[in-house]
Amino acid sequence: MNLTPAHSFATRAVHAGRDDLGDLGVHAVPIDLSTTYPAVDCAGEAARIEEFASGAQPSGSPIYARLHNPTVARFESALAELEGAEAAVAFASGMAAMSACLLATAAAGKRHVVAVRPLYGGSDHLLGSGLLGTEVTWAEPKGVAAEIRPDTGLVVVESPANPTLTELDLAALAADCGEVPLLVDNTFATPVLQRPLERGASVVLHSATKFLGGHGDVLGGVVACGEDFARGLRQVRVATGGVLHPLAGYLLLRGLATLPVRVRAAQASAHELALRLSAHPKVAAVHYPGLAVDRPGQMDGGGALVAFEVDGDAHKVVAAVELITPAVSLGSVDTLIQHPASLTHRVVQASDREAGGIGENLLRVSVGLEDVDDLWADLSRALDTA
Ligand code: MET
Repeated sequence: MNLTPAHSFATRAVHAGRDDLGDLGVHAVPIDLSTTYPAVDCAGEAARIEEFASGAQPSGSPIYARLHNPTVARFESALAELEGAEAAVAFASGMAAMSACLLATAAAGKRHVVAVRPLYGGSDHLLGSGLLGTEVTWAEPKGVAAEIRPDTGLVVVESPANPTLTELDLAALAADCGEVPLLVDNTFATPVLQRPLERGASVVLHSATKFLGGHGDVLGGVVACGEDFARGLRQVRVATGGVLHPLAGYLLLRGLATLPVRVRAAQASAHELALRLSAHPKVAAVHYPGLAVDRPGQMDGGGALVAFEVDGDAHKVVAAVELITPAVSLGSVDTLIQHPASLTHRVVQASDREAGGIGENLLRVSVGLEDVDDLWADLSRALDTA
């Protein structure tokens, strides 16, 4: 069945990446676990291996699993469809995806990156450490344009931001970036709630480990972008080998089918929990985009994460939950709680954490699919005992 733009998002989420299954005579997506493929026509393969190395996607045999995998390619085409992108390139993790974006940009001669905090702690660390040979200038959202230089290759933002859930006006940022590509980490919103390319961004990054997979059992990353940028990413992927495993590709494609249902159900519970937290005496502040009065407004709802500041010892709240799982990560079917200053943002310098609103009292909850009253019973009891 061929999808058209007339099909709704939910329909495309179910059917994307599967248009040839009827012709193949199968119902579930085949998983190709081959690491190598027969290469009888050596001269022909020599030309094709050069194409793969340049970041192209020649048809025919993948030759070797580091160059191409058909199961992963299905996930890539489905995610590109949902983000409204020309292409998508998948990686072994979200950080491998971020690394490829930086390496591809630097390889094109642009080593300077402008970035807006907060970002996920791992992204902050990768940029701040200069580990990949890039140089970062941290900017306020309204100060991005002033920091762009001739050697700036990328502007990096995350909205809603990890872990404070700060929302950014992506259209205004994209305008300020001019010719420089704006990369938006869309992990928290997912294409269900926000499609940054429609707002003028050029590159969308996901930790696919989170909502796209949705069940806490698959690690991956993916970048949706134009074909030119995708070529650079594939070139890096072929050279460095940070490929997504085909079984992960299968699970991520399966996850996309239920993404709209999962995200909207979790969002409804997150909104309710944010309201109840706001009225709890042990809660000093709630950070939830759906409760903010003055929002840039591109996300459809408040999302499935809630951050809040405890009036007391945040560590004791984490230790007291029973139904909710104390763990990093997000976007799973079960609800997770974690202390960003200790875990997800530990690799950010303490002074930068504090300046970014990632204090000792801040907790982040990723709301899952449990009954909201059961979640509130657990969370409010943990707050009461802390
Ligand atoms: C090692 S910390 C990692 C995980 C994930 N990116 C999160 O924000 O929870």
